[in-house]
Amino acid sequence: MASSHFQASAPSQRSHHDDSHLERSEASQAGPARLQPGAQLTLMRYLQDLPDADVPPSPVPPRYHTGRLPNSKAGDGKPRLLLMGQRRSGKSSISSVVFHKLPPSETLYLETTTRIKKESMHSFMDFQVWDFPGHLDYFDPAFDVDNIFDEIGALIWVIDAQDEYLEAIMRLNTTILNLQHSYPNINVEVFVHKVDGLSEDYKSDTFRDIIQRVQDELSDHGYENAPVSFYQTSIYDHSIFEAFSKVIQKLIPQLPTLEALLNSLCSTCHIEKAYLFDIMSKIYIATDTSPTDIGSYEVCSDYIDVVIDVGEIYGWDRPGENGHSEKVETGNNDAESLITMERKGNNFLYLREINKYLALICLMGDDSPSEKKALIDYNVGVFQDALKQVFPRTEKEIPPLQSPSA
Ligand SMILES: Nc1nc2c(ncn2[C@@H]2O[C@H](COP(=O)(O)OP(=O)(O)OP(=O)(O)O)[C@@H](O)[C@H]2O)c(=O)[nH]1
Repeated sequence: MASSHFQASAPSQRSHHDDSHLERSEASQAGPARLQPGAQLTLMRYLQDLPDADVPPSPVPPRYHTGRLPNSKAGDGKPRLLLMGQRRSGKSSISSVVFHKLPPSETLYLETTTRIKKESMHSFMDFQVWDFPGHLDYFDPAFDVDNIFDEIGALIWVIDAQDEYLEAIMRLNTTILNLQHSYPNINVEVFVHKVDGLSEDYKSDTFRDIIQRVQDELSDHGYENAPVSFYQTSIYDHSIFEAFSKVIQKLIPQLPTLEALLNSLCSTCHIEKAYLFDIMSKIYIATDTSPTDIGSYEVCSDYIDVVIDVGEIYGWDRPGENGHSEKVETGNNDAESLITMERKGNNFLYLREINKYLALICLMGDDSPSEKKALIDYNVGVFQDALKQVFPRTEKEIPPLQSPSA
């Protein structure tokens, strides 16, 4: 498995779980009155403030999943993913490959980032990615620290595993310790990056060593339960997308609901594994709770590429009802559905476009979906309806199109 996830310790799971309940109940008290008609809400803000999605009990313990942005000020602004780390560790490459579909080999020609690069991403949820120059000292008094760390969704710290990493760890620890004072709930996601060039043994030794060093330093300072997760990543395989998926999932309040819906779909239709993908970024926003392996993610992710390619040739922009929003998703109304089945390796695949942004991909194992197509179609339709209740958007709440700002 190219990407793995590590949690600092069990007690922290508990405390964050409690937090999530607390935050959810705050959200439900807020009620729909917060959503003014016609207000320009982004889907993400809608997700954060949504009061009425049911949260069924889940057998899977939450992994630092707070369901709200750690520093959210009631959703005024898009969540930020901050990409930080040493020079040449691969921050701009990650952002370009995941969000701009740059072929990995072309990252060789990327220039060093000299100033903070801010980009807005518009997809099933809206968020910003801030790419920081490697040399920047964020805690220099000249910087407005609050402006940087307010409302962040996650701090992604990139460490080049092929390079000397002690200084990177030192800076990471300093950053975490500095943040613990003012922003103790920030999710820190450590990408042990460029693992493609390492042998299996060296890769796992390096990974373990980095985790150990960070943990030791934090516990020396009395922070046993800091919300820090670790992933092994590379832009040359699917691991970077998988890691981003897990980072993003922590920011989706309805994750337990989505997982429960996918679980029920899987058991009804004998589906081996189901993923709900954000089509453009190839990030999966939810999957059922059966064990995930990178292989099944890879197959589904490759299939998304096929859909994007075909969509570019034969796709069409769904017209908005107001006539001027060619590219605006018209709520969760019935989307153009694309149903395809294919035998790839030993698995049958079933794909259905749920709306403009999301696609459901199921690995059917050896069961051919064509034999029970009607059953699957029906149940996926039920799933699609349920999703409308989870994300009940209306036309009025759709934000206007904005061009990415640099
Ligand atoms: N082998 C390998 N090389 C990578 C990977 N990701 C990035 N690189 C290479 O690392 C080099 C530096 O990448 P950048 O994205 O420019 O690094 P950066 O962190 O943005 O650097 P600064 O802008 O100076 O802060 C480039 O030559 C990339 O091709 C990876 O996963 N594997």
